[in-house]
Amino acid sequence: MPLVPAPAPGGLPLLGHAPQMLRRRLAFLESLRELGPAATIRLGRGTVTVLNDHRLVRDVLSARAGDFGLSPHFRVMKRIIGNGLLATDGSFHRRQRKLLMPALRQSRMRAYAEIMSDLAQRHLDGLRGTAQPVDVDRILMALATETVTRCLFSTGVAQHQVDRVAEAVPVLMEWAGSRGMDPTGLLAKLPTPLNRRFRDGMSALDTLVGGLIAERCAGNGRVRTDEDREAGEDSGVGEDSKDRNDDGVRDGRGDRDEVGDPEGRGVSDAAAGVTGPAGTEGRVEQGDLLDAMLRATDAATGERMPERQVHDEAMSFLIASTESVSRTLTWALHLLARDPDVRAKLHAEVDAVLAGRTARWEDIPRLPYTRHVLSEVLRLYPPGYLISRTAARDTVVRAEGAGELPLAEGAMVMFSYYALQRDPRLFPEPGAFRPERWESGEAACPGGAARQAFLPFGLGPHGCLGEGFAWTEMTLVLASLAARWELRAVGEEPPRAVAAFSLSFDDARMTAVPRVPGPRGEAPRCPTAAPHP
Ligand code: HEM
Repeated sequence: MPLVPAPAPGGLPLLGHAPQMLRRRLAFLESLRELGPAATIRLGRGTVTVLNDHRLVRDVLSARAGDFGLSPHFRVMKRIIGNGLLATDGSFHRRQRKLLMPALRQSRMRAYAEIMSDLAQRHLDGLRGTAQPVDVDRILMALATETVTRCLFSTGVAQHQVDRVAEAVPVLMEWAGSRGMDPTGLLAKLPTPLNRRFRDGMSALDTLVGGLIAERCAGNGRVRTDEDREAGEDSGVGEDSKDRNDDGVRDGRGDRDEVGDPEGRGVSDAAAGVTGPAGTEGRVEQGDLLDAMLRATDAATGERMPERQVHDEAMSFLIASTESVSRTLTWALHLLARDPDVRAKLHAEVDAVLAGRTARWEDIPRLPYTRHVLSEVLRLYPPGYLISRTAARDTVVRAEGAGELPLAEGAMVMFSYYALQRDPRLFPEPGAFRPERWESGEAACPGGAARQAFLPFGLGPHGCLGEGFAWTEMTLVLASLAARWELRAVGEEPPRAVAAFSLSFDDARMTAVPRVPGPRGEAPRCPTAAPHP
């Protein structure tokens, strides 16, 4: 049955629905659900089809993924991550993704988990003595940034370098959030304070990441190609504008979709599992993400990633893994602070398993409720709440029960995981924080419609590559936090959701109260019975 998208009401001449998208984006996206499985909105002169039905979204992301390319919104990302995974498409993207997958496969997760637990312990110790309200998101962002930096570069990275990454990443995210929503592209070119901070942050990060990669390559005897040498020289310059054109794409690198393997052939086994002192080339291996990337070999061609590409992928990981994780955890703390029943259940679980200590890799299977809490947070506040794609050719998006939606080449589609995951037809009391829905009922059933509509990590060829990493990190941090600290809300009202690059909030301040371990290793308890707001 053909599906005719309903035009959204309230568009202004010239601007269309841009004011709604700028001022009350989340409520507006939710309101479009009332218009049926698909609706159209106008943004300036362009029309965008918004998909409100998860079955159509799944079709775009998986079965028909080949008919779509990334949307123009991703162009700003190119300024930051060049040709990194998040900003590429087609056969080049497929090849890169295959090369990168071993770096994040489950068998490597135990080693990353050790780093995660050690850092969680150190950063959460920083909550001691903070009787005054603290910005928990700042603390969790610093933790997430140091975690991915040390998983990427392990021991090779000094604390002052970690600090530099932690300073730069939030600026780049702020810049991408603001400039990504500017349809004219003009804002990025003006001499504004944010653009200046962006340029400085970009330059510092480019130099640091380039330097660490070049150092590692030199240290492990990697034979450098001409392209590597060129990239190494670039990275030392520290002027991001120098090697990128106006679109933010590095000059002289052409259409990367032509490079690589259209069939997406395999990655050699050598790319998997990296540890041990010395490889066949006399290299000293660190067993970190960087080593895995440098070792990844295309089985068909025997080629490895050029150093510049390794740089771009490292930038992709830094950008993709920081705000997403820290914001999910911050939302979790705010939701927990306002729900004594859920908090008590979480405390009971972590007290039984951890008895006040930091969570480790082995504990994860014994923390199912912690995972349900995180699932529910990701349902309510998915960090990547808005995704778009552009039709690369004429196509028909279809799903049983939703209809067939013809789209012409160049048409832009958009969908919001925030709106999809709050659909009352799939999630009863959609605004309520109920981790129990993941224990039994519709959301707990893998084949059920609610589970199918739960897509915080996306799906298909561009689905999140770091999902396992993110679950491991978030479970370890939330359980460790809950075992030792109780975070209390400062104000009466919960934070207001702010639709930035990822789903943010207006005020993340909380106070931290230590939970005191009882005698003889008894489970910790709260020292005071103060009522929670
Ligand atoms: C709560 C945490 C996270 C969430 C909710 C999340 C969500 C997502 C989503 C929705 C996408 C797909 C975007 C699209 O369809 O256009 C994505 C892509 C990606 N994510 Fe994550 N992510 C998280 C954490 C991480 C972490 C920790 C890493 C790395 C260690 C990571 C690495 C990536 C990469 C490399 C991609 C691009 C994949 C591709 O285009 O092939 N993410 N993520």
